[in-house]
Amino acid sequence: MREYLIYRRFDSFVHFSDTHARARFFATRPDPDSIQPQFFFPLNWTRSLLDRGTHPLHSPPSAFQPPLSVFSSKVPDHQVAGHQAGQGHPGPLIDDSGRFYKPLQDDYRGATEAAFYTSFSLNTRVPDHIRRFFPVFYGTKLLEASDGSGQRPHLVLEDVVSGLSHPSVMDVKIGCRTWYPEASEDYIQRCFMKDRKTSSLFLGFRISGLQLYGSQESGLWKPERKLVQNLSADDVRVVLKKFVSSNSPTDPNLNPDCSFASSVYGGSSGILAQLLELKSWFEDQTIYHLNSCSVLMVYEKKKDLKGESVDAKVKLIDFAHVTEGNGIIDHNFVGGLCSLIKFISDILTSPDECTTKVCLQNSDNNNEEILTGSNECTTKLSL
Ligand SMILES: O=P(O)(O)O[C@@H]1[C@@H](OP(=O)(O)O)[C@H](OP(=O)(O)O)[C@H](O)[C@H](OP(=O)(O)O)[C@H]1OP(=O)(O)O
Ligand SMILES: Nc1ncnc2c1ncn2[C@@H]1O[C@H](COP(=O)(O)OP(=O)(O)O)[C@@H](O)[C@H]1O
Repeated sequence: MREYLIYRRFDSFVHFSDTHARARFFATRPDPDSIQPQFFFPLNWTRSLLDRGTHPLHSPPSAFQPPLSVFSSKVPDHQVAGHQAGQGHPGPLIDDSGRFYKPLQDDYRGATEAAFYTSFSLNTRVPDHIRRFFPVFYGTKLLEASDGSGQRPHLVLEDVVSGLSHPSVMDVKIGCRTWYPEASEDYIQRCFMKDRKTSSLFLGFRISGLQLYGSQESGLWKPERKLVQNLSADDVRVVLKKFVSSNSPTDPNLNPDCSFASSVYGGSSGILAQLLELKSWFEDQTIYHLNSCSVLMVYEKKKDLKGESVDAKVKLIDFAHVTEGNGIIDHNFVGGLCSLIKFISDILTSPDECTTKVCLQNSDNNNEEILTGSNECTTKLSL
């Protein structure tokens, strides 16, 4: 009988036999058709073991090989950051039932993220009011990769954008430091350069990517990612305002009017309230350190235009670099979260504050656009 670690609760390892692991797994997730229980982890959740270079997900025990089944999926058009299909990487997929399939990377990153979701979904120390800020995890599944490179394990997650016809989405990478402590010198250098070049080092967060719905005529606006990531602190403020404005994000003569700020950022269930709730848990929790993880902010502007609730959501995503907290508060994450909170609460309290012009490119047509914040300030940035 084989033994597998399916999670480690940071104070003890928990082992299950094959039978018990399956039973336990299915008991917690009631969708056996889409779950492939083959990827429970041998005893290697900790990074030192993961770093040995073996990938447990690519050598599952034969008894666990999943059946091939007909599966209808597509590449999401709401993805705003991260690895995308067609750039030498397989990208995520979605289906019609509201699931998001994230391909597991070959190295420790795939193993770390799968181990994190497994640990987190079973960890009774995480309160439900915090759990709701994470996508629901449905296990892993072998799927044809979106880049045609063959079958590959994917995390099966809740698609947090599902059901929205014109979603506005922003991915904000949290932390002034985006590497994990045990990373190689090369990796740390690469992250440090990115943190310094972007707003991460200065603000404790950076915008990794976004799309926003303008209007019926202009449709969705998705600026070039690399340019969004290199914005200064002032530019970040403009983009956070544009995210909740009714006027066209691409018209250089319009100031962001922040007319959706109160319904999206404000209110008892708005984005600010959700971020504050997260902050109060992260000020205490010492189980996980969420290195390089993102806050995904999502809402449907069209609903507000129709007078319906916008249903603004905050979700944490991207756990490829999570490490154990070992009784220490995740100050890097808390600091970044506080900074984002400050920006958003400033927009709510003084939406008219002076802002700069931001010059960005639309990722679709590469046309340069000047995004004006305020007519009084005329700093034009050439990116
Ligand atoms: O390869 P790239 O240029 O897409 O860079 C990835 C970054 O995408 P970006 O281009 O900055 O939007 C990506 O950043 P986002 O998640 O998009 O913010 C990660 O930093 C990724 O590294 P890792 O998988 O977390 O170790 C980065 O991947 P690697 O540099 O590790 O391949
Ligand atoms: N559960 C999810 N539901 C909807 N969209 C998601 C989800 N997870 C990630 N995304 C989208 O995919 C992008 C990249 O995700 P991420 O986990 O950061 O990937 P990577 O590890 O490649 O950086 C995010 O910016 C977001 O647009």
